[in-house]
Amino acid sequence: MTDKWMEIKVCVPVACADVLCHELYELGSVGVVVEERQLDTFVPPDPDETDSDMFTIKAYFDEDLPAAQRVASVEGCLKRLAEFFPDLGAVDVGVADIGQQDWAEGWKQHFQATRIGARLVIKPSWEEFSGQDGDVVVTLDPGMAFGTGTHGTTRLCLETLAALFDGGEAIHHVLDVGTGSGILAIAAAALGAERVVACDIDPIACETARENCVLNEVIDRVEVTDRLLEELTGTYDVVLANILAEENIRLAQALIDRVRPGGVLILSGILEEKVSLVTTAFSTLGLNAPDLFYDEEWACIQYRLGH
Ligand SMILES: C[S@@+](CC[C@H](N)C(=O)[O-])C[C@H]1O[C@@H](n2cnc3c(N)ncnc32)[C@H](O)[C@@H]1O
Repeated sequence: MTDKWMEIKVCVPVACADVLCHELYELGSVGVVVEERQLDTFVPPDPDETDSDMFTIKAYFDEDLPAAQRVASVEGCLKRLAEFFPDLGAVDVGVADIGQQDWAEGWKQHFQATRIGARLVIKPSWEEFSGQDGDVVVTLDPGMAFGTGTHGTTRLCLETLAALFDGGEAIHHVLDVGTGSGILAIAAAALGAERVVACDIDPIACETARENCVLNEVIDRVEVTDRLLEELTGTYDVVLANILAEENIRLAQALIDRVRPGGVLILSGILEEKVSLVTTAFSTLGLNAPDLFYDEEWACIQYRLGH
């Protein structure tokens, strides 16, 4: 198997995406990825991107053709397609060499031990870490699931959660909606929660979260479940939901119902531009005056429920 790949990247109108994918396979591509922004919403929008009717297509080639020749073959293909799709226009063909290592494991380079607040440290399972006395170290192997602490949405939740614990808040029971790798649930247990329920609609995430709970020796206090939020009962001192703005809105009442009187609701996964959408929806359900925290383009909304 080759350890070098050539990535060809083009941005084309939605209408011709399928045909182009087919053509790229015909040209010998071993894998084609279509990036549809609406489906990949934990990636912030590119400020230069004005047309949401465009898809980015990445095709991978494993043969040793010189880059100029590969680009020319794709340009030829686009030219032929332009006869059928007048909207295609002039398309830039990007090319990059990527190693096998980059493709499968590249993200690991960005995941290093990270300190959150005064005590909490998140570290990858493959890294040694010698902390200070009193450190609460969470060890993670996210596998295919989302959640290393390097993404702004996760970092905001961890910071908000750690600040509550560090501020002396009585946190016994925590609910983590959309647990991914289990990072927030495990952090809550490691910081002192007695019982945590972590749910996710993705079975792979549930499996990964369970493995990470075992790794961190908190599996006796964290219940990982694929049950829907709407099926859960009881109330919690803190409810965390790092899901998208739209999903937070859709689940607003169910989220509020799981917070005990006087408890805290932490919503994340919200692009800055969608904050008012979320706060408006929650205000119709009686929640107002949230604390807002930002990390680059991401926002985290914290509500304190009334007694
Ligand atoms: C951005 S990840 C968050 C992972 C982790 N909690 C973190 O903060 O890094 C969102 C997760 O929510 C899950 N999810 C999305 N909608 C959900 C829903 N309605 N109920 C439960 N899980 C959901 C996804 O499968 C995904 O694992």
